[in-house]
Amino acid sequence: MSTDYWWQQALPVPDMAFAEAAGQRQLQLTKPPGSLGQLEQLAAQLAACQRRRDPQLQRVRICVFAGDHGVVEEGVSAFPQSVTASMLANFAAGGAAISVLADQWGAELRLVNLGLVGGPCGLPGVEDLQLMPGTDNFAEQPAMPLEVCLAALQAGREQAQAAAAAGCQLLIGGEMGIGNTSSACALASALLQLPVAELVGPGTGLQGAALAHKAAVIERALALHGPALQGPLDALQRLGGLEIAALAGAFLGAAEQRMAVLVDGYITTAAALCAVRLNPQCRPWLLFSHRSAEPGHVALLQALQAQPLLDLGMRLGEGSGAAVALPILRSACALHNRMATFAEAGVAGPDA
Ligand SMILES: Cc1cc2ncn([C@H]3O[C@H](COP(=O)(O)O)[C@@H](O)[C@H]3O)c2cc1C
Ligand SMILES: O=C(O)c1cccnc1
Repeated sequence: MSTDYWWQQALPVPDMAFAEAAGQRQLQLTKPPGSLGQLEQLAAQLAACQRRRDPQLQRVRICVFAGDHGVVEEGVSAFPQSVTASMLANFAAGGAAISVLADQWGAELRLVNLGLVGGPCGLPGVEDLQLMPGTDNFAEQPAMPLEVCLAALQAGREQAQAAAAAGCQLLIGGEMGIGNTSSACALASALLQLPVAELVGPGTGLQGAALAHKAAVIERALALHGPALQGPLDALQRLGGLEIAALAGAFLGAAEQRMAVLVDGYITTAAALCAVRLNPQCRPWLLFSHRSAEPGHVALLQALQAQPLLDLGMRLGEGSGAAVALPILRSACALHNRMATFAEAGVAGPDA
């Protein structure tokens, strides 16, 4: 018996007539045609998503989803599990990279606890959903029950709905969860059918034998779940994280709300792949900010045919790479909307 899930409905399509018109306008602006490079296509893509001639990015919301990972008991991270909860407090207090960047660029920061081992965080400014006390160890059993996976997807969707209702023009998804590069790697390996060895990376800083151990744990998990991995929902439930499922739900929810998304690094791109596999129609709503130094990110970006804007060697997560790329998108919009045309400025256009 098949169940209908909310993300299986037809999703809106960006209005390409606006992209076409934006391309025409770019040809009239006082610059050689094409000289703003990718900024021209970015403005056109945002115009198509927003269905307006002058795409706007004044209101940008960054939703950071946090969750603990049971697989941490296998020794797959260079940092202790307690860092998930204490970083969430740091986000709320304003001291984390994403807090600084959100403040710097005037983006709204929303923090959501999907499930910490220590229970609800009780912090002001954090939505304390606490769906379960962190995932179970996916090297031993499914990461989460199906109902919890569905609740996490729905929680992400509701964040996108709230952002759209508030008039936000762009959604950035971030994550915090010690151990989540292992989950991202397992998802990438399962969904792309690529060997773990090609995708696994240091995360917070594992090297040498510790990194080889991390790869072995992920391989053991894939061998355990292999026969049951029939599709992206199985993969999310068995190998994913609470925050990764919420991100996938947020990306699908953003498409549902006609809101563009700026995807961050390795973990959020793994979530984006899950979202695209759950409904490929969400793909046109996704923009990609940067290439993470985590080695497996390249394969994920290739699979999504994504061309990230930046390559700064960043490997932090939290939404930080997307926040750093935000001013590029804003520059694209400002130039598109405010430059003079050849006619307006009395500048001679290109020779016919
Ligand atoms: C202090 C600190 C702040 C972070 N902010 C994001 N991450 C990043 O590192 C974690 C994933 O790496 P792994 O799989 O190796 O645990 C995630 O929480 C991710 O967001 C952080 C990690 C640390 C230690
Ligand atoms: O690229 C990322 O998102 C990333 C990489 C390493 C650790 N945490 C996040």
